[in-house]
Amino acid sequence: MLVYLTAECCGYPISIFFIVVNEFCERFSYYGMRAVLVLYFRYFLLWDDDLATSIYHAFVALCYLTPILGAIIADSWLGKFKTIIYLSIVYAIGQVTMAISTIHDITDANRDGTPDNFTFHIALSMLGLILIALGTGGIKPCVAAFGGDQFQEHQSRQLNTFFSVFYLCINAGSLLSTLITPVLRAQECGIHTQQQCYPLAFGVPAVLMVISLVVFIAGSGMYVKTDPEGNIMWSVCKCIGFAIKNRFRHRSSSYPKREHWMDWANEKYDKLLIAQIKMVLKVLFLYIPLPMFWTLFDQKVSICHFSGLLGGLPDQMQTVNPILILTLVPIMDRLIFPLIQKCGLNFSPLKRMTVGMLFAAMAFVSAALVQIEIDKTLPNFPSSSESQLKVVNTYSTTLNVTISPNEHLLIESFGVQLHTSKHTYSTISCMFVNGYTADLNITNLDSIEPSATTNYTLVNQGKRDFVLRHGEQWCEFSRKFGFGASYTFLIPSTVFSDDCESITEVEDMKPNSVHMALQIPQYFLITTGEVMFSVTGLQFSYSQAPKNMKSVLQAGWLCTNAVGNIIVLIVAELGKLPKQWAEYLLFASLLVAVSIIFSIMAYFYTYIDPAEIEAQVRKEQGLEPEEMEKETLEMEEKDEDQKNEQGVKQTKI
Ligand SMILES: NCCC(=O)N[C@@H](Cc1c[nH]cn1)C(=O)O
Repeated sequence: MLVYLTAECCGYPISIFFIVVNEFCERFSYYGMRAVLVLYFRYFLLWDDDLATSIYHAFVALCYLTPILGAIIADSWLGKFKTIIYLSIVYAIGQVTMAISTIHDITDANRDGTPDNFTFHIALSMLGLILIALGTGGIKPCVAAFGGDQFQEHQSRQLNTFFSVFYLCINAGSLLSTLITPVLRAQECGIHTQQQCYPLAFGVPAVLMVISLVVFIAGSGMYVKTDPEGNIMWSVCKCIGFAIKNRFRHRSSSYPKREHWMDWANEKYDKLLIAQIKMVLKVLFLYIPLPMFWTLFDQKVSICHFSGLLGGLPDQMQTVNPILILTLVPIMDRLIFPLIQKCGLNFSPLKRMTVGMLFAAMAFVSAALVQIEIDKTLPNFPSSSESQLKVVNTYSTTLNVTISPNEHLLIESFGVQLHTSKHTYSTISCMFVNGYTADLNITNLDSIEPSATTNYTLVNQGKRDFVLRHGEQWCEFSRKFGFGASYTFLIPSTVFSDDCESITEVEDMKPNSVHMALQIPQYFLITTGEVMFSVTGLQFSYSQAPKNMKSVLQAGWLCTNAVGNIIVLIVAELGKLPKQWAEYLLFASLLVAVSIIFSIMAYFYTYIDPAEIEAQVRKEQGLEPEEMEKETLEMEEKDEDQKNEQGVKQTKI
């Protein structure tokens, strides 16, 4: 039995410091680049909105697919350490390529501020993005698993904390970069002409990626490095293939049943390999309902969307999630989970994940309740069998209008009756009705003819100034606007004689009266759910994987998120319910359904200690030498001692 020691600090291996910093820099680099990517497509490459968002989504989807590749390279060929180094180099080259593609001066021969050769910039940036997708996805499962590898058997508590800190770093990196890179872009820079500074916005992520690589290499001497045991994924595929074939050959009932279908590979394959495959398959089976969870979870975007109306800007809302994560992760890890444990409850990983799902469901219920409150403040919109009419009276006295034989409207002078325009809740709109005898010019609006109206125009919240102009005559007026409101301004013929005093304001839709604070519970609920689910999922995927397939199972975990996100992209436009609150309740019930299915599957899952099972299988094999002869293929050249050594080969500091 070999015992290895690693440099430690406070019970933690020092090497994980480098891994955690590496993850922070890498996430900063990735999310920072992503934050300005659509802006770059729209305003630098001058693509239209559709193309820009399509390419953006294609890039994100590609980033979700590459982890499998990275995991196979790591577990079957190069090992995690080398895979991380090589793919980080690819990643850094990609970021630098991307940054170079944003320098307009390279092809701006006529110095007009726009590139002359768009093909050059597009080709360079697409190459950059492909390299980035390969790098970011490829190293992702390896970094988490490599971090886990630094811990020893007895450090399982520290291992769990590591994954919490790891998740913390992901969110700290994404928070800082999504705040910083758009600001960098807004700067002006350039050699010949000053333009928005894309090279800086993409250059800083590129520098961070280089730092990430340097930090990772700096820790080289301290890491526990495990080499891959040959081409494990190929062996796994062959072994599964053989088991299926063999099972099929012996399908007649005269053959005795075997406990597990993988046992049909017993004739030809190593018992250890079969045991390891069983572990992985059990976990992957458990993951089947999870993409559905991620799909629903991702709908939180729409919860955030309508929150814009309650005082914050939608842009800033993006940062609420990482900020809450930064506070909730330590609270969970240090306070809530230890407290639950103190109470003698066994809050096992799969239970935590199920409860996390239920928290997400509660967030949607809370969103539905808030939405119902908001709906109360909105006027009734006509149903499909009704229509609405708006009549503006610019005559000097009250008028009686008959619509159908028995429907009458009384409209005061400069009064308005009804309106039909339905607008998004997070905006304020207004329109002008020109009761003046000639054309009018209003700031930021087209000129309006007499007795005409402008369209509803979006304005910003707060106090706004308008200037009315006709030839030499003008007057100025200002109004305060509240979120969610809609106004009509009636301009009388006397408008210039009394300096805009006589403009009548009609409130078509009340500003939002639902309090901002009502948003807070749902943010807390959804983020609590995310922390419980995501962090525990990371830990679980690591702890339940056999030593030689840790990256692969991490990739499997990331895959659940990937599939969920790809489903979101596909069904984005489908299944819109007429009532927003009904949609939230639908999501909540689907989440509850998924959590019930998951909890049933989890009930039948037995937690394992992969190292223990591996040791046990090896022991059994040692006792039954005749079994050994059957291992003809994969491990034939290695004797038992060598295998043990391979399994725990660690660098001593
Ligand atoms: N909180 C959102 C930022 C974040 O955690 N991203 C993770 C992936 C993820 C998305 N949803 C939950 N987990 C990452 O980048 O690895």
